[in-house]
Amino acid sequence: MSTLRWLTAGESHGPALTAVLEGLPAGVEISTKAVADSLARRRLGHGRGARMAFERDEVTFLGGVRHGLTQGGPVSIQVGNTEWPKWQTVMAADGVDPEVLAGRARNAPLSRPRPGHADLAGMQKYGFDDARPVLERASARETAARVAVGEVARAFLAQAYGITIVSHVVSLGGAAAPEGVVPGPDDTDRVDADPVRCLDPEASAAMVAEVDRAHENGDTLGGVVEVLAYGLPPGLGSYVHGDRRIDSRLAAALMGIQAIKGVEFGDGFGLAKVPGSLAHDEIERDGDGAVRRRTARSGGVEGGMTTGEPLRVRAAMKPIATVPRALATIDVATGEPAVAHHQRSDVCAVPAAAVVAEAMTALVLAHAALEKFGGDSLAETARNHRGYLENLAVR
Ligand SMILES: Cc1cc2nc3c(=O)[nH]c(=O)nc-3n(C[C@H](O)[C@H](O)[C@H](O)COP(=O)(O)O)c2cc1C
Ligand SMILES: C=C(O[C@@H]1CC(C(=O)O)=C[C@@H](OP(=O)(O)O)[C@H]1O)C(=O)O
Repeated sequence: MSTLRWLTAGESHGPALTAVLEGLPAGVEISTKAVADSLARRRLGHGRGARMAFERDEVTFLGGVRHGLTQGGPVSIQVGNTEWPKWQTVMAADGVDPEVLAGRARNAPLSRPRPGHADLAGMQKYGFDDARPVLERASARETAARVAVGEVARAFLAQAYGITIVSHVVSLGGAAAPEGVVPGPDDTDRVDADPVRCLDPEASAAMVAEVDRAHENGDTLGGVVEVLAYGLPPGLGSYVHGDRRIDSRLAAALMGIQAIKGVEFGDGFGLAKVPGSLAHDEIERDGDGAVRRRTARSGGVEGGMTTGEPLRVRAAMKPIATVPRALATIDVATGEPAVAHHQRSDVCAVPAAAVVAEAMTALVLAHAALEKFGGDSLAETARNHRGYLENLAVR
């Protein structure tokens, strides 16, 4: 069984993030520009903080790609942090003279952990009396590395199997897009052109107003994003074990994004409220004899497998934890009540989280597709996929 695996390393204010993606066939077309463009999409969105305005996400392939094609070996990507020069003493890998460090305001211990961030539990777990080392790795800066390798997985899915992944924002704070407004496979540019990545102009304006209001009030917001994948074959994932189900794998990947608190497939929680006669997607043959569904309630997953219909999965993001109107905490240096530390921060990162959710979906689907179709070259896995679909058509 083929395995696709990936890891990231790096801190928010370190020299760079790196990611390694291993198990991809040879022959996938990918470029520095394609990865840089996907990272630029992640920086978008009304409500992002000051850093996103100047962060450049400098992309360098360190391995696995030659003359625009993957070679079959691990793909290694570096995403540089623009701010490194300001942090190179405080975040140095090697020891620094304590006197030099003492003179750096950036090195002052962060002893007032933010409720809702990793600060307190991270300090307790790893034995720090400073939140700095926790927040450096807990920060969603790390999602830049995931989007980088996610872009390689996305290119693979498109080139090998014609699978397209899109996302959009369905709600932000109290503002929601109308039900049924769903981007098609070619709508990414249209979604990206909107300041909150919402396709409905009225809902978008309401979302922008919510972000502005939260900003004025010294507050932050969350929301719900939706990812769709088009062109999937039936049978990715499996019913045979819980951990092989495509829905459990996608849910874990999406819940693994910082601040995601809920995942829902298709009509999800809504299905719990309706009778079975209104909950499932009846099966029929279309005019060409192809098997299809009358509705899309399942989100394209049944029995832990893709059905061949579009995948539709939502993820709920809690509001940003660095609330300018600082929340109550304790100062761990004194044990006394205090207000949480606050630095520049996003007011809302829901549009960016949608782009990260696309990347995680691409990685999981690429893994599941390679399990199903195998192959060490793009041509080989594409051939296996074609053979499977041809056989299905006969049946
Ligand atoms: C794209 C993105 C950007 C984020 N930006 C911030 C931010 O600027 N400030 C902040 O406090 N949290 C931000 N977060 C959320 C924190 O990373 C998150 O609250 C923290 O990891 C704790 O969430 P958890 O309890 O789900 O792990 C962001 C999350 C994402 C996905
Ligand atoms: C840097 C990114 O997001 C960061 C995520 C983040 C957090 O706590 O998660 C905190 C902020 O970082 P900083 O404290 O450096 O401003 C965000 O800017 C990014 O997405 O590239």
